[in-house]
Amino acid sequence: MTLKLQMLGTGDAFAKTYYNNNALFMSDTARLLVDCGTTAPISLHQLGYSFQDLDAVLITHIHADHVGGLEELAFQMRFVHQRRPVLYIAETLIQPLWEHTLKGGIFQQGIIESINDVFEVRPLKPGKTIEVVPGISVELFPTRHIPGKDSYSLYVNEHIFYSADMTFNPELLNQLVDQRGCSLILHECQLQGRGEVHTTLDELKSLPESVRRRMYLMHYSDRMEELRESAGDLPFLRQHATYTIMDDQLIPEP
Ligand SMILES: O=c1ccn([C@@H]2O[C@@H]3COP(=O)(O)O[C@H]3[C@H]2O)c(=O)[nH]1
Ligand SMILES: [Zn+2]
Ligand SMILES: [Zn+2]
Repeated sequence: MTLKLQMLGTGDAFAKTYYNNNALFMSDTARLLVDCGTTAPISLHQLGYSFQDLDAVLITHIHADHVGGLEELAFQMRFVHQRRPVLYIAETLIQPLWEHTLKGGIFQQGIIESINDVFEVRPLKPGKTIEVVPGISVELFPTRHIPGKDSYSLYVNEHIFYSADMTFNPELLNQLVDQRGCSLILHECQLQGRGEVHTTLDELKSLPESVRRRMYLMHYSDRMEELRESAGDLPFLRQHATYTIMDDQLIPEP
């Protein structure tokens, strides 16, 4: 089984050169979208995908760069493609996603009154590995981002750590590499300033070489090109490139 990755975007919340940090994981037979931000619809369109090409969507946390495209996804799937998309989400996020983000736009009395009217919701719990689509399994890890707001990073196919937006957690990264056989780390990265709600480049550079050499950077600012030398040997994921995932390496398609 081959696993591929194509980032719909690799930008931070305010990036304009780069779209929202949303990831398409592709097995031989299925596509999983991780996060569906405001720019996901235009990015999918530019890549030649329709919403109905997705087998499931998984949400890490509730910020617009991660959920802002869900209203269009819900409406297109209902009114154009006539089916409910599968939505994987931590059980603690279901009610806030509907009540605080989606209901204002999607609610229609007597027609769409609950999140279940537009999505086939599949709740996730941390600590349990689930095959979410054929060939792609996910385990949730609660990771700190904004005080009082839940956010969940992912462990994909029992060897890829995919960070949600999160503050620096070296213990988790070291533990995954040393004890869980983690071979690849796709990590959000704040290139400048203090990492109050994100992980800074300097923090990631402080990790041991055994962890650093498995790491690729994502969720970065529009200043990436001018700041890329400061990342040293840490590579940046490129939006829209398709990578084949080979154990601890990403092989870009020509
Ligand atoms: O306490 C806070 C809350 C938010 N923010 C900014 O708002 C953005 C929301 O999306 P994000 O999580 O990708 O990134 C966040 C930051 O850029 C912040 O700097 N400090
Ligand atoms: Zn974000
Ligand atoms: Zn966030």
